[in-house]
Amino acid sequence: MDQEVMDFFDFSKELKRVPAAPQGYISSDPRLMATESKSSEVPNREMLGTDYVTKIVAKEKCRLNRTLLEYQPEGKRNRTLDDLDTDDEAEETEIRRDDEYYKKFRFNLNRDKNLSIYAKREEILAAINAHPVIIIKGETGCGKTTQVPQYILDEAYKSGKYCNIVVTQPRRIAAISIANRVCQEREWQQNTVCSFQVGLHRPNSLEDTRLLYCTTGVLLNNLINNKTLTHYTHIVLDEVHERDQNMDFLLIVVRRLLATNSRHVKIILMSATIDAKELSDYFATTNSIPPVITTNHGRKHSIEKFYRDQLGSIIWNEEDVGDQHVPEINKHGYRAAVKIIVIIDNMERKAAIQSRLSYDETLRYGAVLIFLPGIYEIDTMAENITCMLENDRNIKVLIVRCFSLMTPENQRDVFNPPPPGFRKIILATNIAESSITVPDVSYVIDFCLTKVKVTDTASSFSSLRLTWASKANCRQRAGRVGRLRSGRVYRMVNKHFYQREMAEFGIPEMLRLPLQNSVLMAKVLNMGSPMEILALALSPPNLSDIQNTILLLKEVGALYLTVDGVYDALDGDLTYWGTIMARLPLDTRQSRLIILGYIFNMLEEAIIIAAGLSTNGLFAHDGGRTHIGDSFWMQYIFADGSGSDLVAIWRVYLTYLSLVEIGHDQESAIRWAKRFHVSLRSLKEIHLLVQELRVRCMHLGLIPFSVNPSQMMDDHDDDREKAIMLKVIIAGASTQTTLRVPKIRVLTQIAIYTRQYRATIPAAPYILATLSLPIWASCTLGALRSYFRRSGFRQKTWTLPFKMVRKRFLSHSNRMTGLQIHLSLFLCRVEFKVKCTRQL
Ligand SMILES: Nc1ncnc2c1ncn2[C@@H]1O[C@H](COP(=O)(O)OP(=O)(O)OP(=O)(O)O)[C@@H](O)[C@H]1O
Repeated sequence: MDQEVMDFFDFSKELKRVPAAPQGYISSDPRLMATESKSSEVPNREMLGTDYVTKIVAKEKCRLNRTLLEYQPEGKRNRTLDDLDTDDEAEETEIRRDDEYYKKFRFNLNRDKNLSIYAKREEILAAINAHPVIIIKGETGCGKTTQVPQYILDEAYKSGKYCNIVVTQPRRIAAISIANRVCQEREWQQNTVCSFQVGLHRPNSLEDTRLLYCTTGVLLNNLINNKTLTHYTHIVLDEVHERDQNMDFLLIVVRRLLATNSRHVKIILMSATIDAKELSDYFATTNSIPPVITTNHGRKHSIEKFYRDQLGSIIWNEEDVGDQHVPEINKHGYRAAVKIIVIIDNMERKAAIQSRLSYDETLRYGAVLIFLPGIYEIDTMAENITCMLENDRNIKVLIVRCFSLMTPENQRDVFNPPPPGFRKIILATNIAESSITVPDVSYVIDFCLTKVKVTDTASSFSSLRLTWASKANCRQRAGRVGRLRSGRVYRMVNKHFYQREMAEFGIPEMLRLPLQNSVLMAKVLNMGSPMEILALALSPPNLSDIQNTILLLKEVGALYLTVDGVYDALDGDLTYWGTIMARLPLDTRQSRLIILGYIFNMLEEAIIIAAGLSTNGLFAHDGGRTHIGDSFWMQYIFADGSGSDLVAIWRVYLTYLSLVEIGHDQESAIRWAKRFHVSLRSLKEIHLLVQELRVRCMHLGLIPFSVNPSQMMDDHDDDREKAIMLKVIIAGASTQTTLRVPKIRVLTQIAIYTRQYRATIPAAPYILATLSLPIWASCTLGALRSYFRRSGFRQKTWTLPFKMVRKRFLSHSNRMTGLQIHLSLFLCRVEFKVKCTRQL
């Protein structure tokens, strides 16, 4: 049997088919298929809302009530039968002393009394002592992140008690810079008492660490793997308003573990912009309502805010403004930002003369932080600044970029002072929005935009979309000034628009993105079915979304169809693939492509394609100037006869890489991109993601070959290599493939009509359907139908047997395991290849 399996994956050997009766999986031979379902109607899936939540939440509250009822702030409890599942470690933390440790390091107890949080120090410590969960809502810069953990640590030091605090930050740059700041303030050597851990960068040892700053994802992984909070005495969730899926899932895990084996761990939730009541209700029990401590005493340093309509005609002409409701930055917007920099500079020169300071001295604290939605906008802003100020001999600027896909080392450049005589201009995405203090920043220019991940309901692929930021985002951005001195904030929208039209808070990610990663995390957590876990979220998703996600995860092989051998529509056991998918920051189908890439020794190619699929609009349409057909034609050329848009992504990226390696300047890169209608912005994003994925794969034990781009291209000129690559693509990203088979050429036209090259996605299921092969991707049919509708295609052109296809999938899927799906899926590919080779 083993040898048969090996032969199956050996492409040099002929695949022998042994006709046999189907044994629970889909055979690729239509004659051997199990009988079709009798029902003539395709079952419609009901739209299910959040009714399922009530019962589960009530049960959880009971559990939390029962656990925390016996909670006593100090001293010991009487043990009851319920304590049998309590982790012994939890009991130990109460009495554990750490006297020897405290002798090793210097503990200076003088905290900064000027920070407004200091006035609340005693109240905070008392509340932590008395309650399992507390909430701190304090204005930006009041000292929450740097001071509160120190207050806790100092208190433990005074009593000699063991203390181990973890503080989460939504982003790496914040975790690193705050840990460094605390070390500097306390004169501790880095990575001793205080340390940080972000993504793939972690200190060698955390033995001496009692205050750890880490990203939300790091703590979440840690808790999911250990299934207890008791490694820590205090868990501080900072910037809890940032409702990405990691944060919402972390809240679920923390509450769940608090109610089971970790009742003595203290939870502290902090932010400047939270709905404190919502959080307080979330953690409330009959006995204890988490207290909310607010520190709104007025700022020590003022922040002046200006809006577009207050900036005057020197900066904005009425006719330049464009449609104010469209979230975009037009060329006048970029220019206006440069004009503001010039005005700031003139203003500071005058102030320097009046205060008899030198201009250079004012520059030391005159950095400008500009918030932009993405890398492309950052580059365009940089070009505008360079271009407009190049002939201005008075202003010299140092441009520093800061976005998430940069390495943490490069991100730290934002904290370096500029050379004498230069004004630092930081161009940042929202990664610089919360938590960080850049000491020399006195001005913020905020375009009030952000990029959010959204899902295309037709193709169910996620991409980033430009949209207005929420007011909470903008308040955080404004909070980057006024920390060490007064500051100014320029919002590039009209005041009325800001106040009346912009949303107070962003929509939590759990309600707008596919739940694949959350469901996978729930499976790894292994404390109930995904439905039971996700019902406990602050904003629970619809049951239909959970159900669809589980179906998709089964389809891609992340979950088995069964739980302990019994079929369950709302659950499935985790497969090995699922555990890998849970650890890659990608859509599960792209993760699958990477796994298959590894199996077939094409990891590098798979990584590039997966990164390309995660980025929107590689084959760019520059606002209508490019004829849509030209762009499509280029894509077709890059596909190099394969007919696959994913091969096109891969080849474009390699060409771009070879240009970068040759050392082409920006100008010629732009010319090249224009000529071939590709987006440089997307290529840059792909490039950074590729690097990140390589590192992650390496950590997962998936090691790519290191080859240079031209070598890779040469390798794939070999027809056999090409065919293998295509098969991996088809099997990996199944629904994302276009193949030039005569019957589906019409799909190519759809791609042009709908202006989306990914509109060609659903080709694979159609091919299989027309070849009378089984279909596994039932959920793509809706997407296909929707494309037909949107493209206005005349129905009579199509004879697509939707019902047959769907029925076939439904009638077989219940009886298949994940592995069987994959094997049958692969068999489809083999047969399919035989039929289509001539066209490839
Ligand atoms: N790197 C630094 N250099 C100089 N001062 C700093 C630095 N980091 C923090 N501070 C000072 O400490 C204060 C408190 O910073 P902290 O990050 O604790 O505030 P916060 O309340 O958490 O703010 P936010 O809500 O924006 O996260 C800042 O206002 C600033 O005065």
